[in-house]
Amino acid sequence: MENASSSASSSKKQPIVIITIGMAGAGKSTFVQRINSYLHAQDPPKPPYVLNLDPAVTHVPFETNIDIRDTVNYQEVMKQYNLGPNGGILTALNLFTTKFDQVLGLVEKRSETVDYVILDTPGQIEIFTWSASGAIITDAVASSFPTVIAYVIDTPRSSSPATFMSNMLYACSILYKTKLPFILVFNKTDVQPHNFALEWMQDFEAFQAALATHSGTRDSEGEPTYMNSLMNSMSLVLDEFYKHLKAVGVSSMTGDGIRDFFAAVDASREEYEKDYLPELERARAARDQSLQAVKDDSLNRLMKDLEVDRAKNPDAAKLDRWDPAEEEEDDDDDLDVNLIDRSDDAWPGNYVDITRARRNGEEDINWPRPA
Ligand SMILES: Nc1nc2c(ncn2[C@@H]2O[C@H](COP(=O)(O)OP(=O)(O)OP(=O)(O)O)[C@@H](O)[C@H]2O)c(=O)[nH]1
Repeated sequence: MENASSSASSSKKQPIVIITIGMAGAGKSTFVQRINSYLHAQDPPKPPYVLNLDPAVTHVPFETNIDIRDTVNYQEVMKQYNLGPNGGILTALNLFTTKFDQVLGLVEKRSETVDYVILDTPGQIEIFTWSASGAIITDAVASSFPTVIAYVIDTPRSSSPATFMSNMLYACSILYKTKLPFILVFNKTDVQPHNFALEWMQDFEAFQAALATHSGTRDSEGEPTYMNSLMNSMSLVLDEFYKHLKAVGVSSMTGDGIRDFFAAVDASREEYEKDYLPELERARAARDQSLQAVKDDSLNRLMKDLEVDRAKNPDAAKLDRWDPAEEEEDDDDDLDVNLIDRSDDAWPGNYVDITRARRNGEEDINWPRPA
């Protein structure tokens, strides 16, 4: 991933990567389909590069360039490792992550021609947000390209203060974990406009007033319940968090608000370059420095040990020579996990908005046991 990672700081044209995350049913896939078709409908069209990272999805309502299901058969993984659905999804994602440097290579090749790269993540949000693979993929992408998180929220289901609060706390945890530019996407505004959410975010007294009038927030003696007090305090904490976010309301069904979403994405590119990139470069330089120090130290110790060894066994030292012929041997022990870039299938510009059936062609793959 070295090549790709060093490119984030270079001045050549780079697409911005949109990582879509959201609770199951929030409308991620419909949202990705909508932003995909919005970009196709631009004049001139701006087809994005689309990656599906959900191995268990039965169909995706958009054409993908790279689909994890082409690489890993999640049902086969479940069978071979005797796993349940969540373990199967996680293991499939782990296997795919081992090849993610190749994915980045493919995206890099498209840098000049593509403006947006879209990642659709597994429906079980925690599989991506709290797994090592999710973190590796996010870090690898973010250190290679300007990246933004689009956190898709089911607005009608967040209209009670308690569900709104828990959704915001989850968003907060992802923001602090990734530290990436973050857009709250209030989806399904055709069913419920998101004004209440904006009001609650801008004015915590409005949130507290809503909380006070909501049923179940007072006990039998009319005193605020523990949950009520907790949410009251949390709303003050979250006030700081809201300052770091952009919030847009969209309807993935009607297309309403998608233009605002892209305005927020474009603004996030600046934020990435101003805030995230310098921090990333600082962290990278510090890591390289400490790695180099460790390497130098180990090398010094090794050389000292060798000198002592050679002094003790001069005959053995004569045999201990590097043989360049050994270099010729193929030491490629990579897993047999192949990526398919579907960019040349019905692409570019030939956008087909269809529901694709699941592919099941990899039944014979013999998956190695994960470490
Ligand atoms: N009314 C309305 N319904 C929507 C909208 N976006 C998505 N939906 C519906 O919400 C449901 C869930 O949408 P999906 O796109 O499958 O949600 P998802 O987050 O990808 O779901 P998972 O695959 O479980 O992760 C579907 O029935 C969609 O038709 C919207 O903007 N308005």
